Amino acid sequence: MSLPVKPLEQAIEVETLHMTMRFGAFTALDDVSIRITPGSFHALLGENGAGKSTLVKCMMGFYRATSGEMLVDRREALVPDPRAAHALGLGMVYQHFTLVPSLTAAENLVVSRDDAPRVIDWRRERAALAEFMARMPFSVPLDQPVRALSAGEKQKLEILKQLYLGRRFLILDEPTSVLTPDEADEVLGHVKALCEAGEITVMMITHKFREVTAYADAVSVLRWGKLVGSALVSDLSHADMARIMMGEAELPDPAPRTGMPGDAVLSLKGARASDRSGLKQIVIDALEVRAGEVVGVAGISGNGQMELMEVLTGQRPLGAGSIEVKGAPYGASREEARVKCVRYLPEEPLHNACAPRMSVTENINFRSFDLNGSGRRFWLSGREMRTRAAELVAGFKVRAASLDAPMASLSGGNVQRAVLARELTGEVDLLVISNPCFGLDFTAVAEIRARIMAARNGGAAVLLMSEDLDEIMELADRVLVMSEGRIAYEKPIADAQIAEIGHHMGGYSA
Ligand SMILES: Nc1ncnc2c1ncn2[C@@H]1O[C@H](COP(=O)(O)OP(=O)(O)OP(=O)(O)O)[C@@H](O)[C@H]1O
Repeated sequence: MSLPVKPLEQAIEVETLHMTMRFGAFTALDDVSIRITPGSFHALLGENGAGKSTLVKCMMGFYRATSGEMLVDRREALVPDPRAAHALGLGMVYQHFTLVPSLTAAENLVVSRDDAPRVIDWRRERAALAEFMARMPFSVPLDQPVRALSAGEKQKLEILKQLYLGRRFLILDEPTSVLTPDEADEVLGHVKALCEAGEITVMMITHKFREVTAYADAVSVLRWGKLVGSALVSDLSHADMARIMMGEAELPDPAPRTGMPGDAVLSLKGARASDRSGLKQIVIDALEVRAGEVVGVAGISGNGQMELMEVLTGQRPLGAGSIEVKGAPYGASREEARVKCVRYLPEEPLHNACAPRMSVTENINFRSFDLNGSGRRFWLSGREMRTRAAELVAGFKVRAASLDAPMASLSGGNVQRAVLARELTGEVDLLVISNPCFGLDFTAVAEIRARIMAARNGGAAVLLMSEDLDEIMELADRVLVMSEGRIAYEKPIADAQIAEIGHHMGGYSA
């Protein structure tokens, strides 16, 4: 039986009781009981694969929990599907946007309603929207196509959409991943104010301790599918949170930067390519990455980084100009990448660097299943592939139900680890990587950054595209900013200022 939706301005309480989710013999969620009181801002922490997404998918009716139940305002709530969760007032906001880019904000709101009429009376809807917006503590431009909004405005619109749909318990799944720090603070500040006003209750999945301390009241921590701690945020330091998440495990020390850059490994000259819309050009007059050097490319996503990555991986043709690797023209075929020891980690690795339905073993062996060490072709046996996969899975701490599990069943962070295990193993002369730590927990971030630094110290040339300025400041020898398809700024890291980089990222180079 579904409960009636609460009227506006009333946050709801949600509680899970002994929630357990098994996938075959694997227990992803083990007897988890968490109460999120009305109007509170609850953070959910846990390492990659700890079970955070599984928990919220059970709460939202995407999965049917193997056992356990959920209470909404202390009454048993059945959620056989997401519609039932919505009817109870539960909604979800993701790290990636779910809005239709070509529609305006107003159109997005109206069409998202289950009861949206086939013929919309825009005069009536507009009046109702104006009344709704007047009651909201923040607004977004309603009449522009969503594609013209900044990432921060889009995320505010996602939250407004949930409120407009009458949702009073919001699950935020890493909601600030694609926002700048300022945008993240603005969005979370509004969310907190709504909680304090008693309008919504929030559960936020995050890997950022700073956000937990700044915005959440309470925190729950999952490890290996179990709830290992729930506490008030005011009682915990960042070190306490890390300890609860990791148990006894130790963080690796940051790898020191050693050695000086050598000869150019990658060089782009006069490169021109069309962007995804086909309307604008990517223009890179000169870009060089030398052996033993990390060149960081900062920029807000959508400013040509993805196209640059596609040019370097051979997925986007050059209209003019040249790419050279180790002094010879480079066309980025699989064979050339192998011979020249070029490795990639593209954006969204599950779709761009994996076969999602194939197993972890197969995906980890993609590069090497038909080669031996000397480059001659021969086929690795099934057993050799498994042994190799098992070693890499252990070395990079990939958490999967088994080596035979399809890649798509891994948590986001574990897909990232598995692809990095494949790409960072063996001889690497040029590494082209995009947001390598996106969605990774802090232990994995430390490990992966140490591995990137080790590859650099070992003589690899690294082109690091990242939206995380801290990452660039930590790893890069030189920083560039891409803005509107061009390199708008370039400095050795020692002379670079975060504020100045941020300024150029925003496109204010004049
Ligand atoms: N459909 C599925 N089939 C098999 N195993 C699954 C499935 N969904 C999740 N798992 C496994 O359950 C575990 C928990 O995954 P989950 O996505 O909940 O982790 P998470 O805490 O959200 O991690 P991340 O921070 O990386 O997003 C993982 O080991 C994952 O491989």
